[in-house]
Amino acid sequence: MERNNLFPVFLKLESLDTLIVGGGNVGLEKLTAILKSSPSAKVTLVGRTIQDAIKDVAKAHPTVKLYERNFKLWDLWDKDIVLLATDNRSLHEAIKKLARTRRILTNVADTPDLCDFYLGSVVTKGNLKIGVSTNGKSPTISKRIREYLDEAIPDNTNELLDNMQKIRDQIKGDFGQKVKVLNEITASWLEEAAVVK
Ligand SMILES: C[C@@]1(CC(=O)O)c2cc3[nH]c(cc4nc(cc5[nH]c(cc(n2)[C@H]1CCC(=O)O)[C@@](C)(CC(=O)O)[C@@H]5CCC(=O)O)C(CC(=O)O)=C4CCC(=O)O)c(CCC(=O)O)c3CC(=O)O
Ligand SMILES: NC(=O)C1=CN([C@@H]2O[C@H](COP(=O)(O)OP(=O)(O)OC[C@H]3O[C@@H](n4cnc5c(N)ncnc54)[C@H](O)[C@@H]3O)[C@@H](O)[C@H]2O)C=CC1
Repeated sequence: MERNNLFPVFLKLESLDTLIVGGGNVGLEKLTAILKSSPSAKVTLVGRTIQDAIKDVAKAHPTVKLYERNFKLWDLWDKDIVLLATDNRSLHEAIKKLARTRRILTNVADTPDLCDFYLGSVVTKGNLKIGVSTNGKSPTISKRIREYLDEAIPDNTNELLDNMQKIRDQIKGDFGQKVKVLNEITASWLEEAAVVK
């Protein structure tokens, strides 16, 4: 069977610098996806033209900076992550090459072959976050799996996490003992969650 070899990570976008190039529909989609998970993400968006909807989003998020002009080489200089969302494929190819030489991770809209990483569908219940990827096979199925998990996971899951954190902080003993206790008290969690549902 084919498998998904992507390595998932959860980025702290408040302390990284993200660049989006393109101020149209796709630029808005990428910006919205980022802010939904990370409302204080530091994002710079550069677009020759920038949609009003993007300007409205920026007004509500002080960490988002907009520059209504063409992309310039130096836009890359202080960035960690780049998302390309213009309607110009050759521009995307050129920026991707430049970003690569600077080791900046890049997502290129509509061009999985040029992407260093993909966005995923995201389920959030308080501190719990689940990222979904189909390896680019079907974003629509990612969305459906998000909807399914969103329904299936109880809304009070964050209380469980809070309780576990308290217990985790209180348990004394060596690391091995701590792991044993935490495993024991959560052993029946799956069955209980199924009953509650
Ligand atoms: C590879 C990837 C790269 C990346 O964008 O990072 C990619 C690529 C492409 N998307 C396309 C189309 C659509 N994308 C969506 C939706 C989402 N796309 C997202 C991620 C990804 N999309 C990455 C792989 C994710 C994975 O591994 O599963 C989600 C999960 C996250 C997000 O974008 O925030 C978000 C759902 C969020 C949610 O609701 O949970 C819908 C459905 C809809 O909008 O309802 C459609 C239309 C229906 C369809 O095509 O399925 C096209 C064709 C464009 C064309 O036809 O021209 C390409 C290019 C290609 O495949 O060649
Ligand atoms: N809108 C959608 O949902 C979908 C879009 N696509 C494709 O994705 C691409 C982008 O789509 P949209 O965002 O809808 O297009 P759009 O035309 O709304 O936006 C393109 C943006 O790129 C900017 N731009 C162009 N050259 C630039 C440069 N040199 N520097 C800075 N900004 C520059 C434009 O000013 C504009 O803000 C297109 O190729 C489209 O065919 C594909 C599938 C769905």
